[in-house]
Amino acid sequence: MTERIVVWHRDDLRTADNAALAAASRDGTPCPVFVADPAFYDERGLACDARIEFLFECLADLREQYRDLGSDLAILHGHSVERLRELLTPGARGSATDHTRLYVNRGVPTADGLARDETVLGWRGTEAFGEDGIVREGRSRDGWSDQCEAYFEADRHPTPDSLPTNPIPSDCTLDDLRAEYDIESAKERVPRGGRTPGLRRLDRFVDTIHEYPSAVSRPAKAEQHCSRLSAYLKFGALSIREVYQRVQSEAVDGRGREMFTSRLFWNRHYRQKLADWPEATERSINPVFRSLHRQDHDPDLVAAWREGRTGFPMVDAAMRALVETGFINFRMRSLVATFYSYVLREWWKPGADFLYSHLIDADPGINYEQWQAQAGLVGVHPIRVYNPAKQAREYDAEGEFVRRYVPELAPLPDDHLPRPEKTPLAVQQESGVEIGEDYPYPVVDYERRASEARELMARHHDRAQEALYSDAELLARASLSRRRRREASSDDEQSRSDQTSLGEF
Ligand SMILES: Cc1cc2nc3c(=O)[nH]c(=O)nc-3n(C[C@H](O)[C@H](O)[C@H](O)COP(=O)(O)OP(=O)(O)OC[C@H]3O[C@@H](n4cnc5c(N)ncnc54)[C@H](O)[C@@H]3O)c2cc1C
Repeated sequence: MTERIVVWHRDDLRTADNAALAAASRDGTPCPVFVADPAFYDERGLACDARIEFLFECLADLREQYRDLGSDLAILHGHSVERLRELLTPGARGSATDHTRLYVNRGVPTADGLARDETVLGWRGTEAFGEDGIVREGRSRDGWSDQCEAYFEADRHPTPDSLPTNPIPSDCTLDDLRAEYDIESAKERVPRGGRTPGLRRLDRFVDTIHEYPSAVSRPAKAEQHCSRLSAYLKFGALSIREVYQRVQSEAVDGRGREMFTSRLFWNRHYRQKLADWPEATERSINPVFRSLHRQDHDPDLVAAWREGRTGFPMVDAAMRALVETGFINFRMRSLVATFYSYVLREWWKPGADFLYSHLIDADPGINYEQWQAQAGLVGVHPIRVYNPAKQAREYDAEGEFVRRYVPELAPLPDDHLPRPEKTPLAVQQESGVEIGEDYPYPVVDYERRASEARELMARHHDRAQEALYSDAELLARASLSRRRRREASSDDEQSRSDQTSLGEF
């Protein structure tokens, strides 16, 4: 009998292009497991019910993938380290004495996850696979983009044709977990999780990629015409390499393909940053900004931001869309992050946590590193305080997004949607919208606060640079794994300015 190898799935919820599974089926009998660890479901996980439901759908789909191959996915409940130790300990509860090895794809854990992984990876018999475009060896990141590109271009891992049965039984069902943690998604229009819906979405996107450049920045269009693959990539229902290869080989050559490909590199870039410094979810990258606005907390302003009643329609629409659907596009994420940090003058961390908790695609590397970049906490990015009225005029000129999520403003003429507080009384009466009654006046003076924020950040600039350039490790943490320029499209506004300038204000 061949050796039984536990394959521990985490955020690699697929049988295709899966390094750990491919190796286990080469070396022995793969015994796939997923451990539902309470840390993900309680407050530590910062996961909304809709994201948990998306995960469950991915698990149900993965189970079907295994059943089609003749095996099954065992779902276990409990602390990951304990449950895995039991499986590998002869005679322990639930173990079959002949599980001697464990194969796992490394992923990019947060600091907490890293402690867990270090325990498991330290066991004799654990083998970890890190083939995902993330560089884990050495400290230099020179040539990073070439290594990432080599991963994207390399052959995918083979999917096994068939598998023996899995001797490890599940000890809970997804319904048990729903009941145990009281999971009830309240969000609307959340895409269905799993590889099958992910592949359908990829098929559709490949056919419509020409529409991507005009949709990516427009929040109302992005919901439909961006790829919306982020959550599938986050949970690994699709491998980023298969997405890259499908798009390179099947999508029409042009600006849409170039822009999209850049973003797949950005995905790796931000995950790389977290792999290099897992503390980035907790602390500002540049120590000069560690306490910025920590004492300035105003609970009323934060409540207005969270609930979408700041009096800035584009911010409010974005926050309500986030809470209602678990998705907003890149530009709206940047808008709400810079508004929170620069304009409301709040300490970044609770804001980034709030975004993280509501996003279906919440990825610790991308979310926290992006927030830090947007809020100027790294010390290398230009300061960009997104102007909500300008965003509305340029990216929602007909008010589709604002009217969808802030319906109390719907009757106002388009011209007044960016700054409803300036609507003449006669127009308010005619449209039946009373500002101050039906919709709030702005909670702060944007122009004054934006200009004060720029002054504040300018005052910190020299110290921030000094901190970076006097500490090689810090500089490495803040520096950017740039992609070669030839890849960037000349009119892709985000690629053009490379990663040092993510977004216009
Ligand atoms: C403050 C902030 C927080 C963010 N948090 C997350 C997060 O938790 N998870 C997440 O996946 N993305 C995050 N992003 C990046 C980006 O907004 C989303 O990836 C994108 O909106 C997802 O939609 P899509 O799949 O249709 O993307 P598309 O535009 O179709 O892009 C394709 C893929 O490229 C990657 N990508 C796109 N834009 C970026 C970017 N700016 N940085 C890194 N990767 C990118 C994603 O994997 C995405 O699925 C964040 C951005 C900001 C400013």
